[in-house]
Amino acid sequence: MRDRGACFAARGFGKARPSPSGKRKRSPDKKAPPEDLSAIRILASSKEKFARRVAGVSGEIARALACDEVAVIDGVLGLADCEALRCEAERVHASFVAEHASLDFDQPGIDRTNAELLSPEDLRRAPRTVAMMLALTGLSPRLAAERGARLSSDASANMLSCYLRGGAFPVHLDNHGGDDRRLIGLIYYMNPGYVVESGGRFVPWNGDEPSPGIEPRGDRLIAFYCDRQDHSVEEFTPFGDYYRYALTVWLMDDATEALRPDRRTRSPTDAHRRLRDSLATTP
Ligand SMILES: O=C(O)CCC(=O)C(=O)O
Ligand SMILES: [Fe+2]
Repeated sequence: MRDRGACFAARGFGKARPSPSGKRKRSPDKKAPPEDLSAIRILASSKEKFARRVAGVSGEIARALACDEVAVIDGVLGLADCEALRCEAERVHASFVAEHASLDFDQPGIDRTNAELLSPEDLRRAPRTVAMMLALTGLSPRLAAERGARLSSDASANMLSCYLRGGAFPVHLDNHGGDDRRLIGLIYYMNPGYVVESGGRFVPWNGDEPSPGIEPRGDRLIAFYCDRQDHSVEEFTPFGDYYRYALTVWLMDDATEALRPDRRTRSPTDAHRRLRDSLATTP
């Protein structure tokens, strides 16, 4: 099994504490940049690099979307960057677990996924993830041409998800209708150690028929019209605690009205629960 400790050990975050004497103590890492500055540096350099790589595959995405197919692109950033993104996702997940100590993460069930929308604070704990989110959002102008729509450059519709043992997502359409402006879903998978036995494939549906599933392999990007393409996630069975991580960015129609505040929820978890409850009450 992979050694996850390396990811956590590489974190290096934390505030300097004053010495008990009140005097400023010389510490060996005195020259280390403040954490915000180092996060900004990582963000800036990663953003440029990721934007170049993502732009390089935009034609391939556009061609698949033009045929109303799910685009599947491998080797988007390279293994090293995919691994670094995974480390960040594991850190975000670890703090999510710590903040939700009352949740029982070992109980199997339909809602065994948790997800976080990235917020400005995540710049500090996940600068590469923010960079990738911005790089994917940067596809808006290129993909808007294909869709015949104006897409927003608003980067607020994003999600970092983690599927644990038994995690799954029944068939659904991401766009809920009403004032939901999401048109294109982009999902970048951060699972370089993925094994096929784990399942957890993304399954596009054609009417009532499932199409072959797409494995959530590391450094794979998929794209689809999220207001038209029904899809599900089949049950995930991790190898050890090698969970399934994905970064989702939704490109939205460029409407001028503000987003509803209640859009910023931990949506898949809530959606699963609602769906499960409604299934349970259906005779
Ligand atoms: O992670 C995936 O492969 C898809 C998840 C999904 O369908 C969703 O969050 O809406
Ligand atoms: Fe979805």
